[in-house]
Amino acid sequence: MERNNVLLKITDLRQYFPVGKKKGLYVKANDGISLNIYEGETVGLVGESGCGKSTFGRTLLQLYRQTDGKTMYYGASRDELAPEYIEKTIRHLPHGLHEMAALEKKRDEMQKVYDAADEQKRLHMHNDLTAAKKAANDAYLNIVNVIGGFITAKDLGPVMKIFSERHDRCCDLHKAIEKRAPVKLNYDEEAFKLSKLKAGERGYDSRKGKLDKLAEKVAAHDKLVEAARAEIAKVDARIDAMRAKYAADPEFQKHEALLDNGIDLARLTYPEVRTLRCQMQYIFQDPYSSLNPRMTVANIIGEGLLAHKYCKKANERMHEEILQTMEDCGLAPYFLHRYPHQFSGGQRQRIGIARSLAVHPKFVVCDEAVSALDVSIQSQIINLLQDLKEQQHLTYLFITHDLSVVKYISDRIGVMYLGNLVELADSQEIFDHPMHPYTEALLESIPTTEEKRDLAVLEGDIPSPVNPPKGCKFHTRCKYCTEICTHVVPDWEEVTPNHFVACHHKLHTNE
Ligand SMILES: Nc1ncnc2c1ncn2[C@@H]1O[C@H](COP(=O)(O)OP(=O)(O)OP(=O)(O)O)[C@@H](O)[C@H]1O
Repeated sequence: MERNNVLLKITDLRQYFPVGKKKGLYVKANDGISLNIYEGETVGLVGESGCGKSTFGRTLLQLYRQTDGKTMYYGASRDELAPEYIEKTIRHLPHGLHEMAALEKKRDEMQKVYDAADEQKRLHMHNDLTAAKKAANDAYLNIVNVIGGFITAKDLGPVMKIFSERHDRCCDLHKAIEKRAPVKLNYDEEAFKLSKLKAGERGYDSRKGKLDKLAEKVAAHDKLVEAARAEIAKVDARIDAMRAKYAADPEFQKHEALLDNGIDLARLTYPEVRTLRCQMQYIFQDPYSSLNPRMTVANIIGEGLLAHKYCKKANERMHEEILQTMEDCGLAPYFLHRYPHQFSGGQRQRIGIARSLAVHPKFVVCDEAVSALDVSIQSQIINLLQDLKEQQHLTYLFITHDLSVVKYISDRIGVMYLGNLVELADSQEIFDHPMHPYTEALLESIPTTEEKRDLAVLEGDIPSPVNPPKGCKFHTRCKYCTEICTHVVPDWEEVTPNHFVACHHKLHTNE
């Protein structure tokens, strides 16, 4: 498939959970995952239970705040959101640069000691040096993502002034969009009521008059939104003029290339995350426990519509919206007032899907969405998800421990082991040429007969994510393990185009 627009760019994502009260002891549920997710694709994520798949999905959606790494989201406009971290970065620019310089100094000094040290000491220093490099790089990226090449400016005053001005104009745009929303909602509600009347019918003319007035109000707000956009464009033209002065400077260009208009999800405030929440939804594994038993199907689906202000109140319009979503998800209209316990597993999962999709998301994490269901129902739900994806242009992260489930739905498959991605490639490629021994073992464990085989080919238990094995984390269970695997972490390499793997003994590389 063509991969044009990145929707999520995840770099070195880490999610550590503290263990008890002991200091420095963590479950490293995600231990440095990098992955780009493209608009319109389905990425399957597989691995045994406990390897950190759900944590990854939840962290992307900011249900957990990530311990470290970067998650850039490109599905919404940063200018329209006007996040607070932009303002903070600009306002504290001198301080930020000072801090960055201190971190770079520390890194360079450490590097010098490292270069002069013997093998033993280097081994000891390795982790600290990596951490120091990372801290300096993070501080740099946080600034350069926002102001690009202007990080090289001798005089920070004009840079801070113009970028602050730009941010203020973005805040104006954000407010204009927020003010327009309830007016447009009123208009939609009124338009719905009018659509139920025929021309000439009693009340038609007065409703029509009311709708026309609301249309004028919406148009006025549209103008304000456009005016706010135009103000940003004016500041951009001035920034471009400033930029032109540096056009020939290769140093400026180097930093400018890292300017990034994506939204840095981990730096958002909670209300900002909430604003984006409707765009990123989660379908839970267990349709039995993820639905509130005291709510009817109508309440379950309607809840999101009200929370994200798609509807003003539980009225006829909302009722129709819910019915439409139910129809899209293969639920009969007479289910509307029933409770979750009155449904089968497959139907409950359809309700879960309807709840998530009612708010028109862009990105959906399907976490073991079919694992609890019978095989025949599984394929129905997978087909439904596939159809909905095509109709609504969705992007999925499809999490499962069962490779055979993701084969048909995924464009690409990522294989996870103990908090890391160990292999990533196009779906067919993973099945035809698995390069990681763990992927090979997962493939061999797919049942070929009616009788389900367990992961018998994988010897031993999964090691503890609190104290994972050194070197390649898989080496304790790998039949190809040699000396190097026990102490050197394998690099994440692109072995053939779009086929990434981290292993010292890659399989099928000569075919
Ligand atoms: N909130 C949490 N607090 C502490 N530890 C957690 C938390 N969530 C997950 N973990 C731990 O992180 C590791 C990864 O768990 P996660 O649920 O992400 O794995 P998974 O691959 O999705 O497995 P499963 O398919 O069983 O859900 C596990 O060791 C788990 O015990």
